[in-house]
Amino acid sequence: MRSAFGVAEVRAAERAAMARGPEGALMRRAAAALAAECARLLGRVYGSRVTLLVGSGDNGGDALYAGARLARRGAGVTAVLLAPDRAHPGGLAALRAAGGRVVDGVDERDGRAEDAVAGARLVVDGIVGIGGRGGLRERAAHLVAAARTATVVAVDLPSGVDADTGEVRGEAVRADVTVTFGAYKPGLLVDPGRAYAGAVRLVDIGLDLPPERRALEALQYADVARLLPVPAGESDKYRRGVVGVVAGSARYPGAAVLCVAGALHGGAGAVRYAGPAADAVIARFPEALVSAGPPSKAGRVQAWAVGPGLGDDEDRLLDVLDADVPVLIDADGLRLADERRVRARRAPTLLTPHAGEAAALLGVDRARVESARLAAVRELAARYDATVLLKGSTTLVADAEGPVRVNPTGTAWLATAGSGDVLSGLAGSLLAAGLAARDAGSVAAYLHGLAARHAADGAPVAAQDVAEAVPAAWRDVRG
Ligand SMILES: NC(=O)C1=CN([C@@H]2O[C@H](COP(=O)(O)OP(=O)(O)OC[C@H]3O[C@@H](n4cnc5c(N)ncnc54)[C@H](O)[C@@H]3O)[C@@H](O)[C@H]2O)[C@@H](O)CC1
Ligand SMILES: Nc1ncnc2c1ncn2[C@@H]1O[C@H](COP(=O)(O)OP(=O)(O)O)[C@@H](O)[C@H]1O
Ligand SMILES: [K+]
Repeated sequence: MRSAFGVAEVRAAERAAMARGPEGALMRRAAAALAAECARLLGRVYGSRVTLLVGSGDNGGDALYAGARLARRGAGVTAVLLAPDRAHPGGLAALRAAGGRVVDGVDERDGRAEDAVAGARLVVDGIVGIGGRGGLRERAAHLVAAARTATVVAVDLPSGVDADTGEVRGEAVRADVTVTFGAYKPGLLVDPGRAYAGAVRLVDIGLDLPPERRALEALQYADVARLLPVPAGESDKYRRGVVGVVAGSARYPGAAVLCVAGALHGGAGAVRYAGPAADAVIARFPEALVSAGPPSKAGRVQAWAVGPGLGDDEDRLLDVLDADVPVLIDADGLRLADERRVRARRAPTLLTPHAGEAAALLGVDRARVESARLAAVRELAARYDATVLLKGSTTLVADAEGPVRVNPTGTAWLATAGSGDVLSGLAGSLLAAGLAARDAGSVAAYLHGLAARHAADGAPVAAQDVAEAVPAAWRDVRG
């Protein structure tokens, strides 16, 4: 499991580490690792031009000390100071002693700061780190924009990205690589911040972060492999779990077919379909058990997935919500589900909105959800007292409390009609197989993302292709 920690936890761990070790040790370690990464990116350090953008705090200090190391190895290093009176004194002295050049970044008259950035092969963003508030200020944004061809390395996190949330208010640095210290910060794993961070390299500087204080976690192969439901000797189709699918309508039979396609690959032993698209489902999937009547008359299931292509069929939704088994609600089901009715359920509920649906449930606009995904998913989970899987460029899974899961797989090729229906079936199937809502949602998102990468392989995919590639994703994880 990969974990990310918020600023308050990182600061507490820093204080404890500083009390244990000699003065300046943390910053020395941070700067050494940063310089090593810069050297790796440069290939040949001697003679290469490196420009440091240096703000007023310790983030700038890291950049200055790393710059001093590169200067000692023969790089031509220039520090551009964005707060000349407050730049880290020790770092500045070290850079000067190593032969680095210093220019005033605030002084706009002679264009020296712009030239230093434009002429660099590598630009190091030490403007702000975890102490940053809001987006880049105007002068900083202007200088950052002057780096047209340079490789950009962000120190700890790209300046302008909120470390705790990944929100970007205004301009931020777009890094090729981010060297982050002590722990991943949530903002490096959640869009939009994640998209600014480039490749993230975590450096151990000796911080001790208690796992139970993590703000975010991401499943990795081994975690998913452990959670996958695998049949044992005594298994039969009922013991493996039966998932019920309530999706599609006479008008949208395709949603039913795609949801069943996902469900057939999720690990349940059987898939029941109940609704008006029964003929379309059985024509495509003879292995499905279909009926056209209400869900409660369809036979026993261990979980329901309800909503894709449901239209306005509230009766079928209510029928499912009355069942005392886990229920996944997606798409039209989300629009029709009453908040109090969901809160009152005793069995687990998993909601799977995309940003537009989440926005409608929260009464805000879509852009607001996309710019602050963590806040949105937490708010929904608390309001509905349910598990919420928020889909999109970063898929998040939240319970009413505890760390949020972020899905590390996936690809923008998934943004194709019907792929969400496949995800619903897949997650419903995992619920029926006995996974907790949080695990079912995050394992489904993981497999779905991997399946899409398999299916896409650099070309557009259709939702059916994603469903068909789910077995390959299982094999990846189990292999
Ligand atoms: N404290 C420690 O022990 C360590 C800290 N490290 C570094 O220190 C950083 C945190 O240092 P600081 O707490 O000094 O904070 P930062 O250097 O992140 O920034 C704080 C300073 O930036 C200013 N500022 C805030 N928002 C701004 C904005 N939008 N535009 C311009 N200026 C803005 C503030 O007024 C303050 O002076 C970490 O991100 C990391 O890079 C590392 O050296 C590892 C050890
Ligand atoms: N930009 C993106 N990057 C990665 N995944 C995405 C992106 N956009 C959408 N997705 C994924 O594609 C799927 C689309 O689901 P959804 O929006 O419900 O579509 P539909 O209703 O057409 O099935 C979700 O799994 C979502 O996480
Ligand atoms: K930075």
